[in-house]
Formats: sequence, C-alpha cells, structure tokens
Amino acid sequence: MSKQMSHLDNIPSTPGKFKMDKSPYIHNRLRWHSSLAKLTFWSFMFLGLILIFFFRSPSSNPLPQDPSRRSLRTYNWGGPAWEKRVRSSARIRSRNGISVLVTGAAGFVGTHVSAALKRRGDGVLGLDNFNDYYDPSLKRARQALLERSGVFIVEGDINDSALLRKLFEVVAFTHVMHLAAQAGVRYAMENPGSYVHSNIAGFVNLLEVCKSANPQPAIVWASSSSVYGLNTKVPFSERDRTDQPASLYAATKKAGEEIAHTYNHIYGLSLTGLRFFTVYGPWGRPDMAYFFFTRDILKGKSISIFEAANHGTVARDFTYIDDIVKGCLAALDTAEKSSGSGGKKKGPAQLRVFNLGNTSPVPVSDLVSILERLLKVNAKRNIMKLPRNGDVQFTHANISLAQRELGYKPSTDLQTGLKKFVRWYLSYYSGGQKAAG
Ligand SMILES: O=C(O)[C@H]1O[C@H](OP(=O)(O)OP(=O)(O)OC[C@H]2O[C@@H](n3ccc(=O)[nH]c3=O)[C@H](O)[C@@H]2O)[C@H](O)[C@@H](O)[C@H]1O
Repeated sequence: MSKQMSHLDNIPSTPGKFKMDKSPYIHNRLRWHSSLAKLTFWSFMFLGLILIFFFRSPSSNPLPQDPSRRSLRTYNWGGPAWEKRVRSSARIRSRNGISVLVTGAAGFVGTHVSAALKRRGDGVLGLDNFNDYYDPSLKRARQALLERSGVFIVEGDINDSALLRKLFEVVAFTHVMHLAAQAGVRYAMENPGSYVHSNIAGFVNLLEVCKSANPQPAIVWASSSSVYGLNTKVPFSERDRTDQPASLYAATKKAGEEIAHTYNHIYGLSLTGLRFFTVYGPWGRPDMAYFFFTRDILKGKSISIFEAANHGTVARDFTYIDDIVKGCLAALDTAEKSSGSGGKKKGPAQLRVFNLGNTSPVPVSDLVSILERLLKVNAKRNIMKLPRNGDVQFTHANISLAQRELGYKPSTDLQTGLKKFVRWYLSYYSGGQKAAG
C-alpha cells in the first residue's frame, strides 16, 4: 500500500517539467495548482472509499439478506398520532380488565391471544418485527384481522430498548404476554444466530425494561415442550429434568427459563413460563409439519414422514390453538403482581412453569391419515429415518399442574382441530391461488 501511494504521489506534481521557469509568481501558481490537483485527487479517493464502505456495509441495507440480521432493520415509531393509537389500543374497556403488551402479536399464537383478550375487554397492544422467517404476507393478514378488532400492532423489535421504554412510558401495562421468538426446531441448524438474537438477547432486553418499569408488569411467556429434550420419562412433568436439549431452539428456551429465574430472584418480576406442545390450528405457522403437509398433499408433492430407529413411532402431543389460548388467558389472570418497582425488588414474587399440552400423543403417520381424509387426497408418503436435526421422538404432556392452578382442560382432539385448520386453509388460500408458506 505504501509503495503504491508513493508511486501515485509522483504523478500529479511532475516537478521536473517546470524546473526552467524562474518567475516566482508562475512558480507559486504552479505549486498551488499542483497542490490543488493533489487535494482534489485525494478528496475523490477519500469519497470513493467512503462510498465503497457505505454500500458494502450490511447495516446500511434496510432489509439485510443475512436472516440473523433481519430484525436489525429500522422501524418508524413515535409521534403524537402513533402514541394516540398505542393508548387507544391498550385502553381497558371492561371492569377488572388488564392492559397487556403482546409481543409477537402478528405470530400464530400472538394473534389468537390478542384477539381473545380484546374480545373480553382487556387493553391490548401488539408488537412484532414482521420478519421473513415465513411468508410475511400471512403475518400482514393476521395484522389486518387484529386491526379490525381494534388491536394496533407496533412494528419493532424486542431488542430495541428505546422503543420498549417508550411503550411503557405511554402505557402502564399491567401484563406482558411475551410470544415473540425465533420458533422452529430444525431451522436452528441453519440460522443459530437468530435464536440467540430473539430468544435470549431479546428476552433479556424485554426483562430489563420490565424490571425498570413503574409499576413492573407481570410477565407470561412462551417456553416450549422441547426443553424436555432427550428426557424419556413420559408423560413429561414440570419436575422432570430439562438439562438435555436436543436442539439449539430448545437450549434457548431452557436458557429463557433460567433467565426468568434470575429476574424473578433479583428484581421481583412475576414470571410464568408456558411449555407449549406442538400448537396447531387456523392461521398457523407454515413451517410446521401439519401445515406444509397439507400444502404438499394438495399439490401432489411427496412428504417426508420421519420414523425412529427400528421403525419406531415418532409422535407429538399436538395441541389445538383454542386450548392454548385458554391456558394463556388463565396464566395472565392468575399471575400475581411483580413485587419490585423502578428496578428494585421489594419482596418475593411469583415464578411458575406449566405444561400446556393435549395429553394424547398422536403418531405423525396418523396425522397424515387424518389430513388425507379431510383433504380427500392420498399423500405421497416418503418414510425416512428421523434426521439428526434437533427433533425428538416423542412428546407427551402431564398437565395436572396447569389443571390445578389454571383450570386448564384441553377439549379439542386432533381430528376436530385439523378439520378446523383445513377449512381455514382452503378458504384462506382459496383453492391454491395464493402460494402457501
Ligand atoms: O412443542 C414445541 O415446543 C415445538 O413444537 C413445534 O415443533 P415440532 O413438534 O417439531 O413440530 P413440527 O415441526 O410441526 O413437527 C411435527 C412432527 O412432524 C415430524 N416431521 C416434521 C417434518 C417433516 O418433514 N417430517 C416429519 O415427520 C417431526 O419430527 C415431528 O414429530 C414447533 O415447530 C416448535 O416451534 C416448538 O414450539
């Protein structure tokens, strides 16, 4: 580099050419010209370097291509009109109602929970970063649905402390329903950073803001059945070991449970973690098997059905969305107040974890048979060995704790729930006109 610079240095001045000139005026003018040329040259070089840096810098791109940087895009928020919408959406409209900040409100569970809270007169404000982990148009459609029932979704990321602080400045939320997360077990091998970003950094950021809020809200948040990992004792009970996660997704959810313990212990935040078991239903997630199986069966594409070693059954405790919503609302309603204020703990606070499952595991091959009957199309089944990508063989929830403490009682079997899902799917994608997922 220094060699090149000294070479370039010699080109514009070419002092030998002007040696014969004796006039000091001309000499000075030439010197001045040559300095000007040098200055101009280096200014252009400098400008060029800045432009190259600017265009190559990933953070200058409003929609970064690297998915782990997706949520670093900037969002517009603030201003009197925006604050008015926030206030109005979060306004409690029933006696004894609560005001809830729902993170991940444009997500599957977030949309259903927000709508249910609004229906009973609670104040609800949504927050979502609308990332493109799956088709964002489905998230926009859910947003439109909530909009019609009076729920405003603020566009932003849970990692944005300034935004979160602003929301708590505008509304004294009594509760936070934290559902924003990077979901999906298998995708964690493709994009590990996005799990750390949302499920760990984002969660900590949210808790930091909640602990400093005055009053502190009570927090209910989505953990996962996947924390049971390689646990073989069934049905899974909250007391069972959760120290053998089989995927990074599971590990980040397990980390969330430990982080919740810390914030409860130090700051007196009331925290309830809900271990959801493979939630399905209308407006669901296109990355989940029941959803893309439906799409592929209708398209006549073959589907891969996993089986364990020695033709072992792979099964899930599929849980219908309406049952999950009831569990979420019951968790909010039984959540005690946080005990601290302004970042200081004033006494012990509630810390809970519940399984929210269906307590009747169904083999994945049976799920496919139900879909075949409902869709009236035979699936092209490709049976394959369960890949080593984070999936576990079996999940089964023991729900007695949730039954006792939350009055949780799931009432939808897989056949009934899938029927509702298929009806929604066919009407939403109106005979395959829109591309699913
Ligand atoms: O309870 C949870 O905490 C998690 O539930 C969900 O994970 P899973 O239970 O793995 O659901 P899902 O992917 O629908 O696979 C269903 C079944 O199909 C099998 N499966 C899957 C894909 C495939 O091609 N073939 C197949 O047989 C597969 O082996 C599995 O047995 C959420 O996605 C996750 O975000 C988290 O919330």
